[in-house]
Amino acid sequence: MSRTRIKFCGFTREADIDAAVAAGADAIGLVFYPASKRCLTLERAAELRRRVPAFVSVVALTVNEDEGRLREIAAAVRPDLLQFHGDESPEACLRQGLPYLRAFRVGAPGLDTPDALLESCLAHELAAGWLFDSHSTGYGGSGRSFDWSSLTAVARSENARPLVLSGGLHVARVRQALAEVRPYAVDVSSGVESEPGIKDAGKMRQFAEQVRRHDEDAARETT
Ligand SMILES: O=C(O)c1ccccc1N[C@@H]1O[C@H](COP(=O)(O)O)[C@@H](O)[C@H]1O
Repeated sequence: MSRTRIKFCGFTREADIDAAVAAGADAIGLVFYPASKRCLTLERAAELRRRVPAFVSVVALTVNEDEGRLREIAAAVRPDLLQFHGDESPEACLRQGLPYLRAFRVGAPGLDTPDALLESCLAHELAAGWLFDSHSTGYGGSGRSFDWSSLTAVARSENARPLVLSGGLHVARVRQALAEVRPYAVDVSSGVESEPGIKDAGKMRQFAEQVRRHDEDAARETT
């Protein structure tokens, strides 16, 4: 059975990491974007990182950071993956020598037609995954969704990297999103929170249950 991977993003508390892992998270996202209410200092991020057990990935999310700051984050936190959520070039994403997710804000200028979106994605052929978020003021974590049909051409590309769906996902919607898009992974922040940076253990558990139900439905379809 193919398993949809789950990334929960924007942690600020150890107890929430424990709850995410218990719910079945594959990845824990730590935010380093100063304008975000979920932004961590290096010291706090290093503490939270230590809480993450083996075989669960740590993802460091940044927005248009300079090279020096990226080096500091990599050294302090030792993330398994970087998540570039700004306007970074493929060269800038590769410079740290770490596997990375490239986020695309669907509908943003230059990403507002299926062809333009696909072209931008293909420039990141070396990314470990292509992540799709909505276009909103600020760079992300807005809780807003987008028209998933915009991803049809990207998903069909023979050169597509693993597709990570994000943007306004929550318990009541995630199964429909999975049925329509069939991504490799989902990423959610606002939809499993009680307030920015404060995760809700029940919402994370229910979200993961919905993802597993989708996986079971998909497995039944193929037998
Ligand atoms: O989480 C943040 O604060 C954040 C800040 C800046 C860029 C991205 C951010 N989070 C990412 O945004 C998407 C969508 O989140 P949501 O579920 O709609 O709240 C997701 O990929 C987060 O990793």
